[in-house]
Amino acid sequence: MKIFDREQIYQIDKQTIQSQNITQDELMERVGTRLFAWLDEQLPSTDQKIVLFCGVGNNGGDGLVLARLLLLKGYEVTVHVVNFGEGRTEGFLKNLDRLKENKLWPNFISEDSDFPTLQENEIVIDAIFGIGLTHSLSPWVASLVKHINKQAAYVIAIDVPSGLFLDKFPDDDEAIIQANFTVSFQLYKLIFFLPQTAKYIGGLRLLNIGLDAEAIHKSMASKFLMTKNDVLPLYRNRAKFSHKGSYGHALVVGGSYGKIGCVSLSSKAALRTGVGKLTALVPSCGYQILQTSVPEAMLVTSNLENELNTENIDFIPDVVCFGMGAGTGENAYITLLNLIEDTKNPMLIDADGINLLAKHPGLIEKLPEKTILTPHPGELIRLLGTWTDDFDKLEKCKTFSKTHKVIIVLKGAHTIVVAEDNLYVNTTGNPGMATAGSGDVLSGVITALLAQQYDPLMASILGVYLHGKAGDLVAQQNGYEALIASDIIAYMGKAFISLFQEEQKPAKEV
Ligand SMILES: NC(=O)C1=CN([C@@H]2O[C@H](COP(=O)(O)OP(=O)(O)OC[C@H]3O[C@@H](n4cnc5c(N)ncnc54)[C@H](OP(=O)(O)O)[C@@H]3O)[C@@H](O)[C@H]2O)[C@@H](O)CC1
Ligand SMILES: [K+]
Repeated sequence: MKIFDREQIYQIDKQTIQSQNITQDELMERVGTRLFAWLDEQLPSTDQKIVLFCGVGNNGGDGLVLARLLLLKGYEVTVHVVNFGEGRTEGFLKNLDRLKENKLWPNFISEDSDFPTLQENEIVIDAIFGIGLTHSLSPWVASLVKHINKQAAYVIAIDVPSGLFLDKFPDDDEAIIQANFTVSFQLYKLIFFLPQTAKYIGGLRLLNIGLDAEAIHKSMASKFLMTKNDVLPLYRNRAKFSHKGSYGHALVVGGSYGKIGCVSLSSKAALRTGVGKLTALVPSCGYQILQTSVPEAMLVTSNLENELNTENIDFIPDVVCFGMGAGTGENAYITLLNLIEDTKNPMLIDADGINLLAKHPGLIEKLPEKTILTPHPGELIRLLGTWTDDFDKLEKCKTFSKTHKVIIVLKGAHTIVVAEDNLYVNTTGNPGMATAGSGDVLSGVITALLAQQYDPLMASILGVYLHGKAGDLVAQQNGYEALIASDIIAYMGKAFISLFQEEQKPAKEV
Protein backbone atom coordinates (compact mmCIF):
# COMPACT_ATOMS: atom_id res chain seq x y z
CA MET A 1 0.00 0.00 0.00
CA LYS A 2 1.45 3.37 -1.01
CA ILE A 3 2.32 6.11 1.47
CA PHE A 4 2.20 9.55 -0.15
CA ASP A 5 3.80 12.93 0.53
CA ARG A 6 1.80 16.11 1.02
CA GLU A 7 1.99 17.37 -2.55
CA GLN A 8 0.87 13.98 -3.84
CA ILE A 9 -2.13 14.00 -1.49
CA TYR A 10 -3.13 17.47 -2.73
CA GLN A 11 -2.72 16.20 -6.28
CA ILE A 12 -4.92 13.15 -5.68
CA ASP A 13 -7.57 15.41 -4.09
CA LYS A 14 -7.45 17.65 -7.15
CA GLN A 15 -7.72 14.78 -9.60
CA THR A 16 -10.63 13.35 -7.61
CA ILE A 17 -12.46 16.66 -7.96
CA GLN A 18 -11.80 16.68 -11.72
CA SER A 19 -12.58 13.06 -12.50
CA GLN A 20 -15.74 12.95 -10.39
CA ASN A 21 -16.84 16.37 -11.64
CA ILE A 22 -17.44 17.68 -8.15
CA THR A 23 -16.44 20.92 -6.43
CA GLN A 24 -13.91 21.30 -3.61
CA ASP A 25 -16.93 22.20 -1.47
CA GLU A 26 -18.65 18.92 -2.32
CA LEU A 27 -15.51 16.95 -1.48
CA MET A 28 -15.27 18.74 1.87
CA GLU A 29 -18.95 18.02 2.55
CA ARG A 30 -18.28 14.35 1.77
CA VAL A 31 -15.29 14.32 4.12
CA GLY A 32 -17.27 15.98 6.92
CA THR A 33 -20.19 13.60 6.37
CA ARG A 34 -17.92 10.54 6.66
CA LEU A 35 -16.37 12.03 9.80
CA PHE A 36 -19.79 12.62 11.27
CA ALA A 37 -21.05 9.12 10.42
CA TRP A 38 -17.98 7.57 12.04
CA LEU A 39 -18.13 9.67 15.22
CA ASP A 40 -21.90 9.35 15.60
CA GLU A 41 -21.54 5.56 15.41
CA GLN A 42 -18.97 5.57 18.24
CA LEU A 43 -21.04 7.64 20.66
CA PRO A 44 -23.77 6.14 22.83
CA SER A 45 -26.06 9.21 22.86
CA THR A 46 -26.45 12.76 21.59
CA ASP A 47 -26.01 14.02 25.18
CA GLN A 48 -22.28 13.99 24.52
CA LYS A 49 -20.66 17.43 24.67
CA ILE A 50 -18.30 18.03 21.77
CA VAL A 51 -15.88 20.95 21.58
CA LEU A 52 -14.27 21.67 18.22
CA PHE A 53 -11.13 23.73 17.64
CA CYS A 54 -11.09 24.72 13.97
CA GLY A 55 -8.31 26.49 12.11
CA VAL A 56 -9.00 28.79 9.17
CA GLY A 57 -7.78 26.42 6.42
CA ASN A 58 -9.39 23.30 4.97
CA ASN A 59 -8.66 21.21 8.06
CA GLY A 60 -10.75 23.77 9.94
CA GLY A 61 -13.32 23.53 7.12
CA ASP A 62 -13.62 19.78 7.70
CA GLY A 63 -14.15 20.53 11.39
CA LEU A 64 -16.90 23.05 10.63
CA VAL A 65 -18.82 20.58 8.43
CA LEU A 66 -18.58 18.04 11.24
CA ALA A 67 -19.77 20.64 13.78
CA ARG A 68 -22.84 21.45 11.67
CA LEU A 69 -23.82 17.81 11.19
CA LEU A 70 -23.36 17.06 14.90
CA LEU A 71 -25.48 20.09 15.76
CA LEU A 72 -28.25 18.98 13.39
CA LYS A 73 -28.25 15.53 15.00
CA GLY A 74 -28.78 17.16 18.41
CA TYR A 75 -25.32 16.97 20.01
CA GLU A 76 -24.21 19.76 22.33
CA VAL A 77 -21.59 21.48 20.19
CA THR A 78 -19.16 24.33 20.92
CA VAL A 79 -16.89 25.68 18.19
CA HIS A 80 -13.72 27.68 18.77
CA VAL A 81 -12.16 29.16 15.65
CA VAL A 82 -8.39 29.36 16.04
CA ASN A 83 -7.77 32.57 14.16
CA PHE A 84 -4.14 31.97 13.29
CA GLY A 85 -3.94 33.87 9.99
CA GLU A 86 -5.57 35.97 7.30
CA GLY A 87 -5.40 33.28 4.60
CA ARG A 88 -8.84 31.75 5.16
CA THR A 89 -9.83 29.15 2.61
CA GLU A 90 -13.13 29.08 0.74
CA GLY A 91 -13.95 25.78 2.39
CA PHE A 92 -13.54 27.38 5.80
CA LEU A 93 -15.54 30.53 4.96
CA LYS A 94 -18.47 28.73 3.31
CA ASN A 95 -18.84 26.32 6.18
CA LEU A 96 -18.54 29.09 8.76
CA ASP A 97 -21.52 30.78 7.09
CA ARG A 98 -23.47 27.51 7.06
CA LEU A 99 -22.82 27.07 10.76
CA LYS A 100 -24.12 30.55 11.47
CA GLU A 101 -27.18 29.85 9.32
CA ASN A 102 -27.83 27.03 11.76
CA LYS A 103 -27.57 29.49 14.65
CA LEU A 104 -24.24 28.37 15.97
CA TRP A 105 -21.90 31.31 16.55
CA PRO A 106 -18.33 30.21 17.08
CA ASN A 107 -16.02 31.76 19.61
CA PHE A 108 -12.97 33.28 17.90
CA ILE A 109 -9.69 32.68 19.71
CA SER A 110 -6.83 34.98 18.87
CA GLU A 111 -3.60 36.13 20.46
CA ASP A 112 -5.13 37.94 23.43
CA SER A 113 -8.08 35.61 24.16
CA ASP A 114 -8.53 33.47 27.24
CA PHE A 115 -8.33 29.81 26.39
CA PRO A 116 -11.43 27.75 27.28
CA THR A 117 -11.28 25.24 30.11
CA LEU A 118 -12.38 21.77 29.05
CA GLN A 119 -14.21 19.16 31.08
CA GLU A 120 -13.20 15.53 31.39
CA ASN A 121 -16.51 14.38 29.90
CA GLU A 122 -16.12 16.50 26.77
CA ILE A 123 -14.74 15.25 23.48
CA VAL A 124 -12.35 17.66 21.82
CA ILE A 125 -12.01 17.69 18.04
CA ASP A 126 -8.68 19.04 16.83
CA ALA A 127 -9.21 20.58 13.39
CA ILE A 128 -6.65 23.37 13.80
CA PHE A 129 -4.03 22.29 11.27
CA GLY A 130 -3.95 19.37 8.87
CA ILE A 131 -1.38 18.54 6.25
CA GLY A 132 -1.03 22.24 5.36
CA LEU A 133 1.24 23.06 8.31
CA THR A 134 4.44 24.40 6.81
CA HIS A 135 6.15 26.34 9.61
CA SER A 136 6.29 26.39 13.40
CA LEU A 137 3.21 27.45 15.31
CA SER A 138 3.20 31.08 16.40
CA PRO A 139 3.73 31.40 20.18
CA TRP A 140 0.08 31.92 21.13
CA VAL A 141 -1.11 28.95 18.97
CA ALA A 142 1.63 26.82 20.56
CA SER A 143 0.33 27.93 23.99
CA LEU A 144 -3.21 26.96 22.99
CA VAL A 145 -2.01 23.50 21.91
CA LYS A 146 -0.20 23.06 25.24
CA HIS A 147 -3.33 24.26 27.05
CA ILE A 148 -5.47 21.65 25.24
CA ASN A 149 -2.92 18.93 26.03
CA LYS A 150 -3.11 19.76 29.75
CA GLN A 151 -6.88 19.22 29.89
CA ALA A 152 -8.41 15.89 30.79
CA ALA A 153 -10.79 15.76 27.79
CA TYR A 154 -10.53 13.02 25.15
CA VAL A 155 -8.97 14.45 21.97
CA ILE A 156 -9.72 13.29 18.43
CA ALA A 157 -7.48 14.78 15.74
CA ILE A 158 -8.78 15.25 12.21
CA ASP A 159 -6.36 14.06 9.54
CA VAL A 160 -3.23 14.66 11.67
CA PRO A 161 -2.64 16.00 15.19
CA SER A 162 -2.11 19.75 14.82
CA GLY A 163 1.52 20.76 15.09
CA LEU A 164 2.94 17.72 13.29
CA PHE A 165 4.62 18.31 9.93
CA LEU A 166 4.62 15.50 7.38
CA ASP A 167 8.35 15.77 6.67
CA LYS A 168 10.20 17.04 9.73
CA PHE A 169 9.85 17.05 13.50
CA PRO A 170 8.90 20.37 15.14
CA ASP A 171 11.47 22.21 17.28
CA ASP A 172 9.06 22.37 20.21
CA ASP A 173 7.88 18.82 20.95
CA GLU A 174 5.18 20.14 23.31
CA ALA A 175 3.51 22.27 20.64
CA ILE A 176 1.81 19.22 19.11
CA ILE A 177 -1.68 18.01 19.92
CA GLN A 178 -1.40 14.79 21.89
CA ALA A 179 -4.37 12.99 20.36
CA ASN A 180 -6.10 10.02 21.92
CA PHE A 181 -7.29 9.12 18.47
CA THR A 182 -6.67 10.32 14.91
CA VAL A 183 -9.16 10.01 12.08
CA SER A 184 -7.49 10.45 8.73
CA PHE A 185 -8.59 10.18 5.13
CA GLN A 186 -8.01 7.05 3.09
CA LEU A 187 -4.24 7.51 2.60
CA TYR A 188 -1.56 6.51 5.10
CA LYS A 189 1.07 9.05 6.11
CA LEU A 190 4.60 8.23 7.21
CA ILE A 191 4.11 10.10 10.52
CA PHE A 192 1.70 7.38 11.64
CA PHE A 193 4.62 4.94 11.85
CA LEU A 194 7.74 6.78 13.02
CA PRO A 195 8.61 6.42 16.73
CA GLN A 196 9.04 10.17 17.19
CA THR A 197 5.71 11.17 15.61
CA ALA A 198 3.44 8.14 16.04
CA LYS A 199 3.16 8.72 19.78
CA TYR A 200 1.02 11.83 19.10
CA ILE A 201 -1.47 9.88 16.93
CA GLY A 202 -3.10 7.62 19.56
CA GLY A 203 -5.50 5.16 17.93
CA LEU A 204 -5.85 5.47 14.17
CA ARG A 205 -8.73 5.11 11.75
CA LEU A 206 -8.66 5.86 8.04
CA LEU A 207 -11.98 6.80 6.48
CA ASN A 208 -12.63 6.06 2.84
CA ILE A 209 -13.54 9.39 1.21
CA GLY A 210 -13.88 8.03 -2.32
CA LEU A 211 -10.62 9.39 -3.71
CA ASP A 212 -10.03 8.64 -7.37
CA ALA A 213 -8.61 5.11 -7.64
CA GLU A 214 -6.79 5.85 -10.89
CA ALA A 215 -5.09 8.91 -9.41
CA ILE A 216 -3.89 6.78 -6.49
CA HIS A 217 -2.78 4.03 -8.86
CA LYS A 218 -0.85 6.40 -11.12
CA SER A 219 0.82 8.37 -8.36
CA MET A 220 4.36 7.06 -7.92
CA ALA A 221 5.34 6.33 -4.33
CA SER A 222 8.68 5.65 -2.72
CA LYS A 223 7.20 4.61 0.63
CA PHE A 224 5.02 1.56 1.15
CA LEU A 225 3.06 0.08 4.01
CA MET A 226 3.51 -3.69 3.91
CA THR A 227 0.23 -5.36 4.87
CA LYS A 228 -0.58 -9.03 4.39
CA ASN A 229 -1.92 -8.35 0.89
CA ASP A 230 1.36 -6.68 -0.02
CA VAL A 231 3.63 -9.47 1.23
CA LEU A 232 1.56 -12.47 0.14
CA PRO A 233 2.66 -12.23 -3.52
CA LEU A 234 6.29 -12.41 -2.35
CA TYR A 235 5.82 -15.93 -0.95
CA ARG A 236 7.27 -18.69 -3.11
CA ASN A 237 5.81 -22.18 -3.10
CA ARG A 238 8.00 -25.19 -2.35
CA ALA A 239 8.06 -27.67 -5.18
CA LYS A 240 6.88 -31.24 -4.62
CA PHE A 241 10.00 -32.84 -6.11
CA SER A 242 12.49 -30.67 -4.26
CA HIS A 243 15.16 -31.76 -1.77
CA LYS A 244 17.16 -30.02 0.93
CA GLY A 245 19.70 -28.89 -1.64
CA SER A 246 16.93 -26.90 -3.32
CA TYR A 247 16.59 -24.58 -0.33
CA GLY A 248 20.16 -23.46 0.16
CA HIS A 249 22.95 -23.93 2.64
CA ALA A 250 23.29 -21.11 5.18
CA LEU A 251 26.28 -20.43 7.41
CA VAL A 252 25.49 -18.63 10.67
CA VAL A 253 28.61 -17.14 12.24
CA GLY A 254 28.92 -15.64 15.69
CA GLY A 255 29.10 -16.33 19.39
CA SER A 256 31.66 -15.96 22.13
CA TYR A 257 32.00 -17.24 25.69
CA GLY A 258 28.63 -16.54 27.41
CA LYS A 259 27.04 -15.54 24.09
CA ILE A 260 26.49 -18.80 22.24
CA GLY A 261 22.69 -18.74 22.70
CA CYS A 262 22.27 -16.02 20.08
CA VAL A 263 23.78 -18.27 17.38
CA SER A 264 21.53 -21.05 18.51
CA LEU A 265 18.49 -18.73 18.17
CA SER A 266 19.45 -17.51 14.69
CA SER A 267 20.14 -21.06 13.53
CA LYS A 268 16.86 -22.44 14.85
CA ALA A 269 14.96 -19.51 13.34
CA ALA A 270 16.58 -20.16 9.95
CA LEU A 271 15.64 -23.85 10.14
CA ARG A 272 12.05 -22.95 11.06
CA THR A 273 11.95 -20.61 8.05
CA GLY A 274 12.74 -23.33 5.57
CA VAL A 275 16.47 -23.25 4.92
CA GLY A 276 17.65 -26.55 3.35
CA LYS A 277 20.88 -26.99 5.30
CA LEU A 278 22.42 -24.98 8.04
CA THR A 279 25.92 -24.86 9.44
CA ALA A 280 26.86 -22.76 12.45
CA LEU A 281 30.40 -21.49 12.97
CA VAL A 282 31.22 -20.69 16.60
CA PRO A 283 34.31 -20.62 18.83
CA SER A 284 35.20 -24.06 20.25
CA CYS A 285 33.60 -23.18 23.60
CA GLY A 286 30.21 -23.36 21.85
CA TYR A 287 30.58 -26.91 20.52
CA GLN A 288 28.46 -28.82 23.02
CA ILE A 289 25.91 -26.07 23.47
CA LEU A 290 25.09 -25.86 19.78
CA GLN A 291 25.14 -29.57 19.09
CA THR A 292 22.70 -30.06 21.94
CA SER A 293 20.43 -27.08 21.41
CA VAL A 294 20.11 -27.32 17.60
CA PRO A 295 20.55 -30.95 16.53
CA GLU A 296 19.32 -30.11 13.02
CA ALA A 297 22.34 -27.85 12.47
CA MET A 298 25.81 -28.92 11.38
CA LEU A 299 28.58 -27.34 13.35
CA VAL A 300 32.06 -26.08 12.59
CA THR A 301 34.12 -24.55 15.34
CA SER A 302 37.06 -22.18 15.08
CA ASN A 303 40.34 -23.58 16.35
CA LEU A 304 40.28 -21.01 19.15
CA GLU A 305 38.53 -21.59 22.47
CA ASN A 306 36.71 -18.25 22.76
CA GLU A 307 37.07 -16.48 19.43
CA LEU A 308 36.16 -16.95 15.80
CA ASN A 309 38.24 -17.80 12.77
CA THR A 310 37.52 -19.58 9.49
CA GLU A 311 40.32 -22.21 9.74
CA ASN A 312 37.90 -25.16 9.67
CA ILE A 313 35.50 -23.93 7.00
CA ASP A 314 35.98 -26.07 3.91
CA PHE A 315 32.89 -25.25 1.85
CA ILE A 316 31.28 -22.19 0.25
CA PRO A 317 27.83 -21.55 1.71
CA ASP A 318 24.99 -20.05 -0.32
CA VAL A 319 24.46 -17.35 2.27
CA VAL A 320 26.41 -16.09 5.27
CA CYS A 321 24.79 -14.55 8.34
CA PHE A 322 27.40 -12.86 10.52
CA GLY A 323 27.45 -11.03 13.77
CA MET A 324 25.41 -12.11 16.79
CA GLY A 325 27.69 -12.30 19.85
CA ALA A 326 30.78 -12.28 17.60
CA GLY A 327 32.66 -9.51 19.44
CA THR A 328 34.60 -6.79 17.66
CA GLY A 329 38.20 -7.91 18.27
CA GLU A 330 40.88 -8.68 15.69
CA ASN A 331 39.83 -12.32 15.19
CA ALA A 332 36.21 -11.37 14.59
CA TYR A 333 37.37 -8.74 12.08
CA ILE A 334 39.58 -11.20 10.17
CA THR A 335 36.76 -13.76 10.17
CA LEU A 336 34.32 -11.27 8.66
CA LEU A 337 36.92 -10.12 6.14
CA ASN A 338 37.60 -13.71 5.03
CA LEU A 339 33.91 -14.50 4.73
CA ILE A 340 33.27 -11.37 2.67
CA GLU A 341 36.15 -12.18 0.36
CA ASP A 342 34.98 -15.77 -0.11
CA THR A 343 31.35 -15.01 -0.91
CA LYS A 344 29.72 -13.44 -3.94
CA ASN A 345 26.15 -13.69 -2.69
CA PRO A 346 24.44 -11.02 -0.57
CA MET A 347 25.10 -11.58 3.14
CA LEU A 348 23.22 -10.70 6.29
CA ILE A 349 25.21 -8.65 8.79
CA ASP A 350 23.85 -8.13 12.29
CA ALA A 351 24.95 -6.88 15.73
CA ASP A 352 28.75 -7.02 16.15
CA GLY A 353 29.05 -7.45 12.38
CA ILE A 354 27.61 -3.94 12.05
CA ASN A 355 29.89 -2.68 14.81
CA LEU A 356 32.83 -4.11 12.84
CA LEU A 357 31.68 -2.30 9.68
CA ALA A 358 31.59 0.93 11.70
CA LYS A 359 35.05 0.23 13.14
CA HIS A 360 36.64 -0.75 9.79
CA PRO A 361 34.87 1.36 7.12
CA GLY A 362 36.98 -0.28 4.37
CA LEU A 363 34.95 -3.47 4.91
CA ILE A 364 31.76 -1.83 3.71
CA GLU A 365 33.19 -1.35 0.22
CA LYS A 366 33.93 -5.08 0.00
CA LEU A 367 30.39 -6.24 0.88
CA PRO A 368 28.53 -8.09 -1.88
CA GLU A 369 25.81 -5.91 -3.42
CA LYS A 370 22.40 -6.04 -1.71
CA THR A 371 23.89 -7.28 1.55
CA ILE A 372 21.36 -6.78 4.34
CA LEU A 373 22.24 -4.90 7.53
CA THR A 374 19.92 -5.26 10.53
CA PRO A 375 21.02 -2.62 13.06
CA HIS A 376 19.26 -1.64 16.26
CA PRO A 377 19.39 2.12 17.01
CA GLY A 378 22.74 1.98 18.88
CA GLU A 379 24.42 0.07 16.05
CA LEU A 380 22.94 2.46 13.50
CA ILE A 381 24.45 5.48 15.28
CA ARG A 382 27.85 3.79 15.16
CA LEU A 383 27.39 3.22 11.44
CA LEU A 384 25.83 6.53 10.35
CA GLY A 385 26.54 8.99 13.14
CA THR A 386 23.67 10.87 14.79
CA TRP A 387 20.59 12.38 13.16
CA THR A 388 18.40 15.39 13.91
CA ASP A 389 15.04 13.59 13.77
CA ASP A 390 13.41 10.41 12.44
CA PHE A 391 13.05 11.93 8.96
CA ASP A 392 16.76 12.80 8.88
CA LYS A 393 17.56 9.27 10.07
CA LEU A 394 15.66 7.83 7.09
CA GLU A 395 17.37 10.22 4.67
CA LYS A 396 20.77 9.17 6.04
CA CYS A 397 19.83 5.49 5.69
CA LYS A 398 18.71 6.06 2.08
CA THR A 399 21.99 7.77 1.25
CA PHE A 400 23.98 4.98 2.91
CA SER A 401 21.93 2.34 1.10
CA LYS A 402 22.48 4.04 -2.27
CA THR A 403 26.17 4.74 -1.73
CA HIS A 404 27.06 1.25 -0.55
CA LYS A 405 24.35 -0.73 -2.38
CA VAL A 406 23.12 -2.36 0.82
CA ILE A 407 19.67 -2.90 2.31
CA ILE A 408 19.08 -1.57 5.83
CA VAL A 409 16.48 -3.12 8.11
CA LEU A 410 15.71 -0.48 10.74
CA LYS A 411 14.31 -2.43 13.66
CA GLY A 412 11.54 -0.82 15.72
CA ALA A 413 7.81 -0.87 16.50
CA HIS A 414 7.28 -0.47 12.76
CA THR A 415 10.45 -1.93 11.28
CA ILE A 416 11.39 -0.11 8.07
CA VAL A 417 13.32 -1.74 5.24
CA VAL A 418 15.39 0.87 3.41
CA ALA A 419 16.46 0.03 -0.14
CA GLU A 420 18.04 3.00 -1.91
CA ASP A 421 15.24 5.63 -2.20
CA ASN A 422 12.45 3.28 -1.14
CA LEU A 423 11.04 2.62 2.31
CA TYR A 424 8.93 -0.40 3.26
CA VAL A 425 7.09 0.00 6.55
CA ASN A 426 6.12 -3.19 8.37
CA THR A 427 2.68 -3.68 9.93
CA THR A 428 3.26 -6.66 12.24
CA GLY A 429 4.96 -6.98 15.62
CA ASN A 430 4.21 -5.84 19.16
CA PRO A 431 5.91 -4.47 22.31
CA GLY A 432 6.36 -8.01 23.68
CA MET A 433 9.01 -8.52 21.01
CA ALA A 434 11.27 -5.95 22.65
CA THR A 435 13.11 -8.81 24.35
CA ALA A 436 16.58 -10.35 24.21
CA GLY A 437 17.20 -12.53 21.18
CA SER A 438 14.32 -11.19 19.10
CA GLY A 439 16.81 -9.59 16.67
CA ASP A 440 18.83 -12.82 16.43
CA VAL A 441 15.66 -14.61 15.39
CA LEU A 442 14.97 -11.99 12.71
CA SER A 443 18.49 -12.46 11.31
CA GLY A 444 17.91 -16.20 11.05
CA VAL A 445 14.53 -15.73 9.37
CA ILE A 446 15.87 -13.38 6.68
CA THR A 447 18.96 -15.55 6.17
CA ALA A 448 16.77 -18.58 5.50
CA LEU A 449 14.77 -16.69 2.88
CA LEU A 450 17.99 -15.52 1.23
CA ALA A 451 19.22 -19.12 1.17
CA GLN A 452 15.99 -20.08 -0.59
CA GLN A 453 16.89 -17.58 -3.29
CA TYR A 454 14.42 -14.89 -2.40
CA ASP A 455 15.67 -11.59 -3.77
CA PRO A 456 17.37 -9.77 -0.81
CA LEU A 457 14.79 -6.99 -0.71
CA MET A 458 11.90 -9.48 -0.80
CA ALA A 459 13.65 -11.62 1.84
CA SER A 460 13.94 -8.56 4.09
CA ILE A 461 10.34 -7.43 3.65
CA LEU A 462 8.79 -10.90 3.97
CA GLY A 463 11.15 -11.88 6.80
CA VAL A 464 10.33 -8.79 8.83
CA TYR A 465 6.61 -9.33 8.26
CA LEU A 466 6.67 -13.04 9.22
CA HIS A 467 8.85 -12.42 12.28
CA GLY A 468 6.40 -9.76 13.50
CA LYS A 469 3.41 -11.95 12.69
CA ALA A 470 4.87 -14.88 14.64
CA GLY A 471 5.34 -12.48 17.59
CA ASP A 472 1.74 -11.30 17.26
CA LEU A 473 0.45 -14.88 17.29
CA VAL A 474 2.51 -15.62 20.43
CA ALA A 475 1.19 -12.46 22.11
CA GLN A 476 -2.40 -13.46 21.34
CA GLN A 477 -1.81 -16.64 23.37
CA ASN A 478 0.55 -15.47 26.12
CA GLY A 479 0.47 -11.68 26.30
CA TYR A 480 3.45 -9.37 25.90
CA GLU A 481 5.48 -9.87 29.07
CA ALA A 482 5.93 -13.62 28.81
CA LEU A 483 7.01 -13.51 25.17
CA ILE A 484 10.59 -14.72 24.67
CA ALA A 485 12.58 -15.04 21.46
CA SER A 486 12.25 -18.84 21.32
CA ASP A 487 8.46 -18.42 21.20
CA ILE A 488 8.80 -16.40 18.00
CA ILE A 489 10.72 -19.29 16.44
CA ALA A 490 8.09 -21.77 17.59
CA TYR A 491 5.36 -19.72 15.87
CA MET A 492 7.11 -19.24 12.52
CA GLY A 493 5.06 -22.06 11.02
CA LYS A 494 1.78 -20.46 12.11
CA ALA A 495 3.03 -17.13 10.70
CA PHE A 496 3.50 -18.75 7.28
CA ILE A 497 0.07 -20.38 7.47
CA SER A 498 -1.55 -17.07 8.48
CA LEU A 499 -0.52 -15.62 5.12
CA PHE A 500 -3.21 -17.80 3.58
CA GLN A 501 -5.91 -17.30 6.20
CA GLU A 502 -8.76 -14.79 6.20
CA GLU A 503 -8.16 -11.69 8.35
CA GLN A 504 -10.42 -11.15 11.34
CA LYS A 505 -12.39 -7.91 11.18
CA PRO A 506 -10.85 -5.17 13.39
CA ALA A 507 -12.69 -4.31 16.58
CA LYS A 508 -14.47 -0.98 16.89
CA GLU A 509 -12.58 2.00 18.27
CA VAL A 510 -13.41 4.53 21.01
N1 LIG B 1 -6.98 19.38 -0.36
C1 LIG B 1 -8.23 18.90 -0.36
O1 LIG B 1 -8.91 18.98 -1.35
C2 LIG B 1 -8.77 18.28 0.82
C3 LIG B 1 -8.26 18.58 2.07
N2 LIG B 1 -8.79 18.14 3.17
C4 LIG B 1 -8.43 18.72 4.43
O2 LIG B 1 -7.64 19.85 4.19
C5 LIG B 1 -6.49 19.80 5.02
C6 LIG B 1 -5.41 20.61 4.43
O3 LIG B 1 -5.92 21.90 4.33
P1 LIG B 1 -5.03 23.14 3.98
O4 LIG B 1 -4.20 22.85 2.82
O5 LIG B 1 -5.95 24.28 3.83
O6 LIG B 1 -4.08 23.29 5.23
P2 LIG B 1 -4.36 23.33 6.82
O7 LIG B 1 -3.68 22.20 7.42
O8 LIG B 1 -5.81 23.49 7.09
O9 LIG B 1 -3.60 24.65 7.25
C7 LIG B 1 -4.14 25.89 6.84
C8 LIG B 1 -3.09 26.84 6.33
O10 LIG B 1 -2.28 27.33 7.37
C9 LIG B 1 -1.11 27.92 6.83
N3 LIG B 1 -0.04 27.64 7.77
C10 LIG B 1 0.90 26.67 7.73
N4 LIG B 1 1.65 26.68 8.83
C11 LIG B 1 1.18 27.69 9.60
C12 LIG B 1 1.55 28.22 10.86
N5 LIG B 1 2.55 27.71 11.57
N6 LIG B 1 0.85 29.25 11.35
C13 LIG B 1 -0.16 29.80 10.64
N7 LIG B 1 -0.55 29.35 9.43
C14 LIG B 1 0.11 28.33 8.92
C15 LIG B 1 -0.90 27.27 5.50
O11 LIG B 1 -0.98 28.27 4.52
P3 LIG B 1 0.38 28.98 4.01
O12 LIG B 1 0.88 29.78 5.16
O13 LIG B 1 1.33 27.88 3.65
O14 LIG B 1 -0.08 29.78 2.87
C16 LIG B 1 -2.06 26.28 5.39
O15 LIG B 1 -2.59 26.19 4.11
C17 LIG B 1 -6.22 18.34 5.16
O16 LIG B 1 -5.40 18.06 6.27
C18 LIG B 1 -7.61 17.80 5.30
O17 LIG B 1 -8.06 17.96 6.66
C19 LIG B 1 -9.89 17.23 3.10
O18 LIG B 1 -11.06 18.02 3.23
C20 LIG B 1 -9.91 16.44 1.81
C21 LIG B 1 -9.90 17.33 0.67
K1 LIG C 1 -5.84 18.42 12.97
